[in-house]
Amino acid sequence: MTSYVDRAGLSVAAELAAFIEDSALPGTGLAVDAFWIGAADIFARFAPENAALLAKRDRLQVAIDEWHQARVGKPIDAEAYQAFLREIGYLVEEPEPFQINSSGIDAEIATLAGPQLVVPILNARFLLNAANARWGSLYDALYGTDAIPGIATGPGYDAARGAQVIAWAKDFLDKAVPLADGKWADWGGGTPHLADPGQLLAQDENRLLFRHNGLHIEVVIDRSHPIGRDDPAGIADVILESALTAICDLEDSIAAVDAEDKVAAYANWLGLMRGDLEASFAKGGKTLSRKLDGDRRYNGLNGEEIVLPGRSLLLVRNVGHLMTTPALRLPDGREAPEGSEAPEGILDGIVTSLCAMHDLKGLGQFRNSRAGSIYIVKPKMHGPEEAAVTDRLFDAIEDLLGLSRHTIKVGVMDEERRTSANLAATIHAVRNRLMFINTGFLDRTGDEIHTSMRAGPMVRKAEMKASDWIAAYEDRNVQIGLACGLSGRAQIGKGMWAAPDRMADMLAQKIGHPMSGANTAWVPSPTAATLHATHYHQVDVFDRQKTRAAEPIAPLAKLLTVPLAHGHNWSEEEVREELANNAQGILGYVVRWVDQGIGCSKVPDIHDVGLMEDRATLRISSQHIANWLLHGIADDAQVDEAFGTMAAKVDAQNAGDPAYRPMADAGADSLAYRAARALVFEGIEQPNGYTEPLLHAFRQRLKAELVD
Ligand SMILES: CC(=O)SCCNC(=O)CCNC(=O)[C@H](O)C(C)(C)COP(=O)(O)OP(=O)(O)OC[C@H]1O[C@@H](n2cnc3c(N)ncnc32)[C@H](O)[C@@H]1OP(=O)(O)O
Ligand SMILES: O=CC(=O)O
Ligand SMILES: [Mg+2]
Repeated sequence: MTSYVDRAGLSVAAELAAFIEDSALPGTGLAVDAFWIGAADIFARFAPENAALLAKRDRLQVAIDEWHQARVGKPIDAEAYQAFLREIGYLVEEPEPFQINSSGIDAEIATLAGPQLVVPILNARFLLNAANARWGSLYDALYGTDAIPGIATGPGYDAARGAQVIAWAKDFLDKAVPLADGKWADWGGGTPHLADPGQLLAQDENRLLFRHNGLHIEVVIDRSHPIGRDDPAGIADVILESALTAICDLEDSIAAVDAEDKVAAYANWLGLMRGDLEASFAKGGKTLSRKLDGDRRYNGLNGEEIVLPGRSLLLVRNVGHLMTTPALRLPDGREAPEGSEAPEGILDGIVTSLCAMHDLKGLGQFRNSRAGSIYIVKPKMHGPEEAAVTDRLFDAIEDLLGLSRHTIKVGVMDEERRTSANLAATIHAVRNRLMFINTGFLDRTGDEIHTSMRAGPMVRKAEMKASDWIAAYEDRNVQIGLACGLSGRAQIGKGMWAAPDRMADMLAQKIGHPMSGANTAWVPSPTAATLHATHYHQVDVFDRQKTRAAEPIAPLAKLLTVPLAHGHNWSEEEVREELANNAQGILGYVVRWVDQGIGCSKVPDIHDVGLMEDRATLRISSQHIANWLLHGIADDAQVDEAFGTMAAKVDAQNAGDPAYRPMADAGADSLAYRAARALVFEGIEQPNGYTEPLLHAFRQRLKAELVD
């Protein structure tokens, strides 16, 4: 049972109060009492506003449901549909042309182009790895993945694989930092004569440092190293500047359902902001420990020392407006009875900003933001009104913490349909603090299904990516972002590569992101970051942005096209396969979430491809089955059969995990299995198709049972 303490009328979980008072506030110059009085004032002002935003989402959804229900079976009249969306306030007026006005944004976001890594904040081992993923070994990334054909065979170093890797990496150098004459493969050492001598920034007997498209490349020379020994120039590795930025995620990749979880998450963020986070873990029979890497220092050719950041610039993703948390309960209010849980997004905003003050004040060993900003990624906002509330909330947090206006920057996830459809107005609402827009296409796909749930059956999940709406969504995000002046000031970002083991496919496909004019795109791991970094050497993003800025903006009508499966006649086998694939993903993810509190997992699909699953991918799979159930493509029995068969399969996949609780024979005794079913069978009633209300409820029950 959580015990609560009173702070300025708020009931604060004792462990949260202790964290704030003993760890987060000391050093910031803020007094405990003043902090709680200010925080209570923020909750009093913003909790009702937050509730009103959610009520509006529900009203709009009811209206949209009724509109479609009144026209079941008829083609959607695009003009009438758009007029209706305007009438109900789903579509709002476009602002007059404008340019964003954010300032004090670090170069990694404003003027450089490179990968963005996302990492679950509750996993300190991964978190530190992500922060250190600013630099990554290209040799390692190529050797240990399918990036180039073949695989390494062991034990020990596979020289044939190594030769492939070295050839690939030197070919990469030929393109990124070409020699004036000849190829890197033939280079025998000394000072390289580059086609562009200005690319060489530093050289000593162990390292060469180059810069290309703003990104650094370090060539490691070590003739005593097993690889360098056999290399004509002694090259032992090629280190790429990789994850320029990393998002520490409090949202869809974690399971944080109570004060204990929230405090663990906040403590990890504070540890990063103070630079003293450490993790110990067992790997390969040894206990390893990990901490943050220092900066990298080189003796520049011009005689000056070059100091390059050793760590990714860290951003933090708060939760959105939907969820509440039992970590803090509110006093009696007009909309909410006494003891109501506080809106979690407000708590995240206050606490993550407070923790970041340790960085702003230079209290730790490292600097995160050299420009003196706090970077909060705000997910799942629905349109300009919701963004405007976030903007005012951040004003209020700045006032509480004594920060100058717009110290807190916001990254807007363009991942709900109402945001995409009103993107310019949404950007306008946060124009003074915007640091990115990003196409979170996974949530966006879930919202696409849920919003038009009643319009008819949707295309199969794999076909979504080829739909008109998604092409318009990706195009408009870049085009509108450029029209609003983001180039050189803020990021235009693209979505996650959700197949962490498919690096060859990623190398082939994800170059499309910089080509589209996006100056960053999400990757799931440090290895993927290093490989994706090579794309930013192949494409000059800022040049691409100039081209794309001249394009007309893709039409709103195309964005609003609903991905209905017109004239579908799927065979029984196709329906079975679709259900099985979705059910496998749902169960494989939910069982670890509910039973073990793991919020992001690699789960095999029915073709045995390991896919990154998080709450957004769960939203798609659960809403997709719910849609097919609603429209009679499948019935309850077929869905239950898919769940039953797949539970056995997921049990087998997890047989090696001692903490795993099998589902197939447990049936209703497995809370995870029940959660998975509920996500589908109660999917239509879930607000905007979100998965967190049910996930939280089931995880809380499981935690309560563990205590009993
Ligand atoms: C729609 C959205 O919102 S997307 C955003 C949310 N998604 C994410 O944040 C994805 C983050 N990625 C992950 O959590 C993981 O990569 C997973 C779950 C997909 C796969 O995890 P695993 O199966 O454990 O990965 P795998 O075994 O291949 O690799 C583990 C190693 O890679 C590292 N690693 C993997 N992912 C990350 C990451 N995101 N950040 C830092 N390090 C990572 C681990 O530290 C570990 O190395 P170590 O042993 O030296 O510590
Ligand atoms: O948050 C990212 C997404 O795709 O959803
Ligand atoms: Mg998302």
